[in-house]
Amino acid sequence: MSMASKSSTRTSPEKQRKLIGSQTVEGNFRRPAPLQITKTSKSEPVTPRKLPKGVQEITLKQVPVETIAEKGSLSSHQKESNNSLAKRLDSSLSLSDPKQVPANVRPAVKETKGSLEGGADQEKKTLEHGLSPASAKVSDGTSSLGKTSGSAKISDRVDYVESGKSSICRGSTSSDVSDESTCSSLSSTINKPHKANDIRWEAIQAVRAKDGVLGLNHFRLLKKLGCGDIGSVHLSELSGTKCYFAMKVMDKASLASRKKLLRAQTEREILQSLDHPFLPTLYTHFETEKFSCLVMEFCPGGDLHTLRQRQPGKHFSEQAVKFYVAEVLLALEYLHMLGIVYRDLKPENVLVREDGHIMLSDFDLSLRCAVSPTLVKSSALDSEPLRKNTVYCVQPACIEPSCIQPSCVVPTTCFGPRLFSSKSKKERKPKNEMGNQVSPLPELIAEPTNARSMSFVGTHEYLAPEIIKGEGHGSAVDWWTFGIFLYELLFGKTPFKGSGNRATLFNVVGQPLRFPESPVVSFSARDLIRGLLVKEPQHRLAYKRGATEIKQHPFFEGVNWALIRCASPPEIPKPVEIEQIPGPMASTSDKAAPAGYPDQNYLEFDFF
Ligand SMILES: Nc1ncnc2c1ncn2[C@@H]1O[C@H](COP(=O)(O)OP(=O)(O)OP(=O)(O)O)[C@@H](O)[C@H]1O
Repeated sequence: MSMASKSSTRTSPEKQRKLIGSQTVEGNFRRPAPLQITKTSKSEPVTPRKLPKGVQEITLKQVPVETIAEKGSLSSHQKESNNSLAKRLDSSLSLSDPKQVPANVRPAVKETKGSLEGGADQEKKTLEHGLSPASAKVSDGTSSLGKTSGSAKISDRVDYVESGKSSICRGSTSSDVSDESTCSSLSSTINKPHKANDIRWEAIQAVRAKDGVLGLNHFRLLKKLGCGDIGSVHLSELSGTKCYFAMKVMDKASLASRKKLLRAQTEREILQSLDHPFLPTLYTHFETEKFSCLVMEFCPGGDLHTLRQRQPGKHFSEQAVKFYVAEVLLALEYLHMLGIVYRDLKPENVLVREDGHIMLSDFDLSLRCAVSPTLVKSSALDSEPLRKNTVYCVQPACIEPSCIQPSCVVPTTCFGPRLFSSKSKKERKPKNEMGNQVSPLPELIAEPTNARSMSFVGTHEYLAPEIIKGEGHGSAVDWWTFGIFLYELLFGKTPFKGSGNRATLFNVVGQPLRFPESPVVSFSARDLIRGLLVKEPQHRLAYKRGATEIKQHPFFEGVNWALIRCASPPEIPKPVEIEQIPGPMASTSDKAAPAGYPDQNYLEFDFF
């Protein structure tokens, strides 16, 4: 099988511009005790809670919420706000030692999530059980990640998060060694119609049928693709099948000791719930005594940050940008429909698949909340109410408005009014009369507008002003980061970057948006960026109607949203023979040590 090589990993200095927390320092540095920042707010009372040992709590005075206009200087009132902001930033930045941060690193802030995380409903739910997520994380210190029944409180949280979708995978495991492949395989065609025909499911299922359970010993780890904060990712082959995966391996003891279990669990649960062409497929998850392993789709094309560095002038053409951001937009739209606020959009987290289409990765900073997608308009071409014989379903697996997979081409299982319209061919308007392809699509509002979090999370250059100001934030942060992302792909740099993290944060809050003179970028692109980079979230594009608003912007004119997955990507990764990759780096076994390796412990599943 031929695949393209990943040109660089996050470990290269150029790429490593992420993952230093101002509260929780990420990367190859000592980790100070996590700092939780809360503030008092009339609209969102903070329930007093007992903080875990080593966690400081800082209560800040309400920072006045001021709209800082894109143009114009700061008023004296705003200057006063800035003083409060300075104090807040100083306290949140004080834990990251700038001397320890290598140049070119664009780190993400990953504050330990407090009890306000997950929206008001989730907070209520957790408080009803007398356990905040933060304390759950601590109490879960020794439990296996695979256990969903180990703690009733944690199970409740899981049930809440996953309500509305099939709970076929919610089975409990009492052993420390669990294999969810049964679950994943059996439910794959039910829950993941987009990937139902993928031979990798069958390969996994065949191994499971033969050996009972699937484990680390069934895989050959060929190459380390990179390391994240909670695990390392390896290109792996399901032995003898020529089926390749990206396997994220997390050391459970390390997760527990570093209080990252909840974060790992969040990521796994989100991955399990996804079924979208631009989001990762989790084929299976299993645990060994030491490790928790996620078996995902492998993206051989590297990430957009690396790809951008290779472009002339280190920026993409506007046409290429339109393609990439359109696919990211669909992924974000789908996530919001599932009640997931992504919060960490940046080129590093957008991977390129073998076919050149994108895959948004890395969900451990995501916020989950309640959402109820509403169909506001069935079709612009068809203002009649929904037809009797057309049933629209909003199952997570089918929720994407542009779903066109064969498994979905039945009126009762998918959201596809254009495909199932009862109008005859003659009655339909020809394509060229449709103009922008957005208009005939149904309009679905899927903004989780109730989402609320006080966490200080994200990547400095990408942090939304409301996160920095500690006002509490919701799904609009994804539209801010979408604006920064668009800007960076077009201009080769982010708009508010300062000489250091502190300066960057001040710029985000107080500096007006400016565009460089070169490269020359269209008016519509700049107009879209202006709409997205409005400091006040309430006035930001997409605040109310989410992705639907953005899709209708002239920048996307001509984009065929329904068929973008079939469009030609700007670049297709160069294929390389997988056998040429030196390795395997290690064969894996739960029990027997492979030749040349003493035992499973040999595998260096480092985290920094
Ligand atoms: N499916 C995949 N295919 C190819 N490479 C991947 C895949 N998933 C992750 N990687 C690479 O592995 C590296 C580590 O990924 P991972 O998601 O664990 O960490 P991260 O993105 O740094 O985030 P975090 O620290 O939040 O976990 C990244 O450089 C990423 O590019």
